[in-house]
Amino acid sequence: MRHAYTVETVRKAEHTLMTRVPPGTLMQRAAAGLAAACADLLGRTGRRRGIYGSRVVALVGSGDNGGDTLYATARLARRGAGATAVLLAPEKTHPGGLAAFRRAGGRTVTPADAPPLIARADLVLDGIVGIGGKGGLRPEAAGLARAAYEARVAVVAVDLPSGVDASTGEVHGDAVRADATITFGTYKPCQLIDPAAEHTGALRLIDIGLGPYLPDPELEALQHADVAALLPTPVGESDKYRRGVVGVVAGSERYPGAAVLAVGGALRGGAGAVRYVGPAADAVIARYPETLVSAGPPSKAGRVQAWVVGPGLGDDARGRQAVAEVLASDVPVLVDADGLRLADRRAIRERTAPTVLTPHAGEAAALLEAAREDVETARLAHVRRLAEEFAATVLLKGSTTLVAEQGHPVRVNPTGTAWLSTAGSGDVLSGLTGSLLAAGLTARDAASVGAYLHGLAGRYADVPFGSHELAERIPEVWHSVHPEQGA
Ligand SMILES: NC(=O)C1=CN([C@@H]2O[C@H](COP(=O)(O)OP(=O)(O)OC[C@H]3O[C@@H](n4cnc5c(N)ncnc54)[C@H](O)[C@@H]3O)[C@@H](O)[C@H]2O)[C@@H](O)CC1
Ligand SMILES: [K+]
Repeated sequence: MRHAYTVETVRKAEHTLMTRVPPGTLMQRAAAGLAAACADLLGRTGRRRGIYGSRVVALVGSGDNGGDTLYATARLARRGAGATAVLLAPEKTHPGGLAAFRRAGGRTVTPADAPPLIARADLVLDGIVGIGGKGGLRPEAAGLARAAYEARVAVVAVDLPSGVDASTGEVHGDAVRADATITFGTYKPCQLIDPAAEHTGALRLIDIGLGPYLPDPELEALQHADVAALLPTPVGESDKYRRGVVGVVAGSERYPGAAVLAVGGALRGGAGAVRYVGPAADAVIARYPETLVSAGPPSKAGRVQAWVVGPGLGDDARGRQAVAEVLASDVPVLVDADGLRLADRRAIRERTAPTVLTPHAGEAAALLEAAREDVETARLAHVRRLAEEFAATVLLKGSTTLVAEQGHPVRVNPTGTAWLSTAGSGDVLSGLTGSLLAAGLTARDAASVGAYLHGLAGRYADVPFGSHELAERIPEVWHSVHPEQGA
């Protein structure tokens, strides 16, 4: 599991740790880790394949982030790198870092003299601001960041790409685009949540001893091992009801395909059987003959351990009635797509069994009466608000998928690809997640495991793919996560 913390929490933990170690220890730990990571990178990608004779340019701001950067660049200079520091706030530069840098033979230049040096560099270190940054880059720093980007020089962000909002993942103004980010002590939300995460590049954590002083995480990201431990596994005594039956209420005369895609996802999610309810039974059976079908209504369809309702349902009275019936049941329910529009807000809030809502940004905006753009730029705040207002588990789809439930850290999905933004992809996700719910995972686990597998399926599929291929990739993905199972 990867954990991330907001600036406020990081500062508190650092404060406690600092009282227990000699002054300057943390900065030296950070600088040593940063220098080692840069050395690695220069060895692998630098034009000279090593530190000796390489050209390193450090962009240095006024705070401790600049201090880390100067100490690390001094270490590289001592190992033979030609080191230049661009001082963005010369009077406020970290004095100890600057002295160490000079002792190591580094030279300093003004921002005006920097662009040609940046263009010829093997590596640029972004030490403009770290967790103390407020707002986007100032124009001078933005110009230097742009020069590095345009010259395609490798950029390593120190702690985080300068200009992004560390605690929320929002980006207000210009920000550095890094090829790699070396962060200290713990991950920060900006490294995991778009739009800031897009600026982060490859991410590496340097342990500075903060772990014991950090509380429960504010944000977390499942990794393979976490997902493997959550995947449902049939045992000797299993039958279809013990493995879970998932009911899928989806599709309409107009959109039969949504039913097929949702059922396809559901069949691959580990439940023992899939019950389809709705007018697209012929299309579903033609593709997946193992499906148990009925025309409806859901309340007469037979026993299920979880419902999925909404994909391609359309807008009519029959759809609305189906959503109401499903919400009135006492099993976990996942509401997606048209279901989100048809559902009665109070009916969702008053449910006692778990409810999972899976909106994309547009649907989330409609549910919150907000603008879509606001949801996209402040995903964390909006997913939390949805979870609170609807008293539900909310999976907000998009460039980074988030799963929020009150009283728990928000989960951010680390898998996925922009190719998943294709018609029908969400239908597969809702079937898959509903199946995991029926198999007995908690709402939060089902949503985060569903998003994880779906994201990996998108990465495994040959691009460009159609959404029906995602379900077919799940066994392979399952196997990669849990090598004793799947494929
Ligand atoms: N606090 C600690 O215990 C440790 C801190 N470390 C480093 O220290 C950093 C935090 O240092 P600071 O608290 O000094 O803060 P920063 O170095 O992140 O930046 C604060 C300074 O930048 C200025 N600033 C803010 N926004 C700006 C903007 N948009 N453009 C230009 N200047 C801006 C502020 O006026 C302030 O002078 C961490 O990110 C990390 O790199 C590490 O050395 C590890 C230990
Ligand atoms: K930085």
